[in-house]
Amino acid sequence: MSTLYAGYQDQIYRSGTAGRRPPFTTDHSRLERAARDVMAPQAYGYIAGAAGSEATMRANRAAFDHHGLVPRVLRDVSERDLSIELFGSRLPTPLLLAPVGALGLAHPDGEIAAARAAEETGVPLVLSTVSSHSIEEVAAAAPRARRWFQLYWPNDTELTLSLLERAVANRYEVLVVTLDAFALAWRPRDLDRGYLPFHRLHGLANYLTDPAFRHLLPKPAETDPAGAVQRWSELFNDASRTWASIPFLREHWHGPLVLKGICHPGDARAAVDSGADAIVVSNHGGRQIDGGVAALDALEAVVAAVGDRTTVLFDSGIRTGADTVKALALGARAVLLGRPYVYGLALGGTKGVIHVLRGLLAELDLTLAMTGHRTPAALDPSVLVRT
Ligand SMILES: Cc1cc2nc3c(=O)[nH]c(=O)nc-3n(C[C@H](O)[C@H](O)[C@H](O)COP(=O)(O)O)c2cc1C
Ligand SMILES: O=C(O)C(=O)c1ccccc1
Repeated sequence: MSTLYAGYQDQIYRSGTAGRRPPFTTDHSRLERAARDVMAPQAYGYIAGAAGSEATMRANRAAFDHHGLVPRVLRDVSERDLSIELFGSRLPTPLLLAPVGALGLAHPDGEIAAARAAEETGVPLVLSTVSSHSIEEVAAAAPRARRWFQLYWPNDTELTLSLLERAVANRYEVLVVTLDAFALAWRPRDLDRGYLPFHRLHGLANYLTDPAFRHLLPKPAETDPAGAVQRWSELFNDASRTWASIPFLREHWHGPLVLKGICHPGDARAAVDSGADAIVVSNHGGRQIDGGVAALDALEAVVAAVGDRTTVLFDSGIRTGADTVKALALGARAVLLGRPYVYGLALGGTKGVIHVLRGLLAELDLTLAMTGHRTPAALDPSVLVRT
């Protein structure tokens, strides 16, 4: 078996024979522990932590364990193609880098390092609104990376339009509007440290460089950083919005529009009716509601409701290639990788992210083959047994 993606395995074994180990661990739980050991405790707590007792985050993982993949044999899977069709173009793999705020907490190069890994692998980066490096800096550092922009929709029209203009001007192809974080959740790991990165000016690059935001400040951010943080927290989001608000974005964004953070079939129907081109089934990695439904379980209900009317993407709990196969089999077109790439970033910058992506894609390629498939599109729920 030799396709591009499974080739990473072969490369690791060949290097091993020559006396070299892989640059970082290939196991996701060891990766998390290794990252913890190199990160500041408050940064690790913010990234690894979740809402409340963190039951939702655990449920996300448990749901993958409750779905078993059934191996198939003798089906000629010698030639495989991981590419998928999305919004009329092809992506090399069914994987994206999820929007994660303040990547500067994990590595000084933050989103720039992640974008360079995106450039190297062809895996699109979804840049968070609350990034450590600005829309422009990321585009300039990785001009050939496929870039999407994630919007936390501010409660100010000028600022919203300015962010959208900047995303267009810097060739971000797709807009992902995150709907499930209109309130900051109860997160004990951060609360116990009194630590929110944004209050320490991490993750505000897009605001501090934005003319509309600066116009809304009583004093320049340089002389009054606390005032800038205060204004940011007032403008950050708007809990009064409804489905009737979405057409505004549809009107002002001319590319594909994706709504992220949907778990209820009724919300999925509303998203399709509002004009979205795709949705992301996600519970924000368990960071918003405690005691919540596992995202993978929500995926099944959402696909049943709207799978024939829209494109469904998925995140929350993806750690391995096998997890990815399960989500694709349940109807996701592609998955967004969250915490694991941030751990790779913490350990080795661009190289660390590339390692995590190549490892996951190699295992995805192998799992696809061993379940008897040559392409992601060939997967369906019959590959799974609920255990
Ligand atoms: C540290 C951290 C910051 C995040 N920041 C954002 C963000 O700025 N915008 C957003 O839409 N989602 C954000 N998310 C959620 C991710 O996009 C994604 O939904 C989540 O990480 C998936 O869960 P997983 O990492 O456990 O797989 C963040 C997640 C983490 C872990
Ligand atoms: O931490 C998060 O998950 C997140 O997306 C966020 C972003 C800005 C403010 C608060 C939370």
